[in-house]
Amino acid sequence: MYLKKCQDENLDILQTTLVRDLTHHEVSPKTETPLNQAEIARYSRQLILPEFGPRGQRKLIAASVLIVGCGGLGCPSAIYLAAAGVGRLGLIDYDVVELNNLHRQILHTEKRVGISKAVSVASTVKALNSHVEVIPYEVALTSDVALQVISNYDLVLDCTDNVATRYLLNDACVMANKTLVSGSALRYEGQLTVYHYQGGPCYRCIHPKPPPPETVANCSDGGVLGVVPGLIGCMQALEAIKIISGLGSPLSQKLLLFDGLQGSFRTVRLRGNKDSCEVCGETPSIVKLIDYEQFCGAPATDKSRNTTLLEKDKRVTVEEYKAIVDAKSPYVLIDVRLPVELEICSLPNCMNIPLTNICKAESTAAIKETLSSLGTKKVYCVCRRGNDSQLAVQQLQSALNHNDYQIKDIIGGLTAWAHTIDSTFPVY
Ligand SMILES: Nc1ncnc2c1ncn2[C@@H]1O[C@H](COP(=O)(O)OP(=O)(O)OP(=O)(O)O)[C@@H](O)[C@H]1O
Ligand SMILES: [Zn+2]
Repeated sequence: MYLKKCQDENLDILQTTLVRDLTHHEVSPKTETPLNQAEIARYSRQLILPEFGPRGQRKLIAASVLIVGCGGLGCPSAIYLAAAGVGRLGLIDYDVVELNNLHRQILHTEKRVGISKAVSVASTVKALNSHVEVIPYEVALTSDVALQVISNYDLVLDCTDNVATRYLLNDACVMANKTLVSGSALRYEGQLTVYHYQGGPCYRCIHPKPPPPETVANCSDGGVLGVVPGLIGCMQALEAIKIISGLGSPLSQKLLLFDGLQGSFRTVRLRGNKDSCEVCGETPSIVKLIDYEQFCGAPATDKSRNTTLLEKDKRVTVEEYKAIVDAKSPYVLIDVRLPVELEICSLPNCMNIPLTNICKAESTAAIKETLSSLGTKKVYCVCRRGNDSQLAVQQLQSALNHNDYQIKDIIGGLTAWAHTIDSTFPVY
């Protein structure tokens, strides 16, 4: 597959090359080859570290690392591994760069919005260290291809953002006997650990069952301060370098917890490898990759999806809501987002009652009072994308406990309003 055309001159390095197919495999064991003059000059500051030295550098140059996910964790991991001189880097991501990625996915650029993330990271990495062989894969890692891809690399970094891919990567790494360096970051906090390292536990040993999908938060809904995945991604690169070069003690059977607000790092001990683990135990029941979306009850993406909970007559489209606004007849608009989100943008004349408070006595009392002062029984609920507003309608129907009220949600929320009615309205 040829790369997409892009105005960015940095991508020229890759414009003429092919994005390799999934079976690409080149093994060049260079651990015994002495470092050349250029390598000695380039890596001199780490070569003089007694524990690392030329031996560690030769191991890095001979090694291959697969980075799955070229986002907030994948960017810092990739650039530090390339800078340190890892011989071959595989970069997998099916997604394209978006403007809202740039606060943390720092290897992409404004000009590359809309371009493959894997290609973008490959380009930046290659510009820093042209000696590193860089292989971008513009695909999703799925059960069909995971073992094939992973088998071409010595070590794997999980820089993704969803539970289904975490289980897939774990199982594939156990089956292919590869160590997995796993990172995660959300809001102001991050976590880091190493799975399946020299008999240590795998992800399933610690988490045999996936969490209920509704309990899993993501950056798109929960937010993340960019520097937090930056730190965790750098530390994934550090773990990778330690494992490859035999330095120090990797975070196997240990979980590092970073609290950005406190500025604190803590390491907790994890349980060891579990004999009864379904994938790495003594008699594994999972011997080939399964359907991980089905297993987790959630898609292998953290992109929010719209669900339909309400009957059609309990909903209005943004066009219908616009007509209601223009008609100037009384109604109450309740914005059920968090107050901080209303600071970003909001529709005029709304009451802000976050979804978590919607059933509280003071909330329902305030709604009833406003309805009666306006002389109306019409309530519209709105949120960012149209999921929470439906939950709000359901909860208000029973909390207000009054058949006379007409409570409806606005389909697609403020995002649909921005796309369909008011193109100047911010989307976040
Ligand atoms: N199975 C997979 N195969 C390939 N790439 C994946 C897979 N699962 C997730 N990813 C990629 O991992 C990256 C994770 O990046 P990050 O957590 O920073 O979030 P994002 O999806 O880019 O942004 P946001 O959550 O804000 O929309 C994403 O680029 C995503 O496309
Ligand atoms: Zn296990």
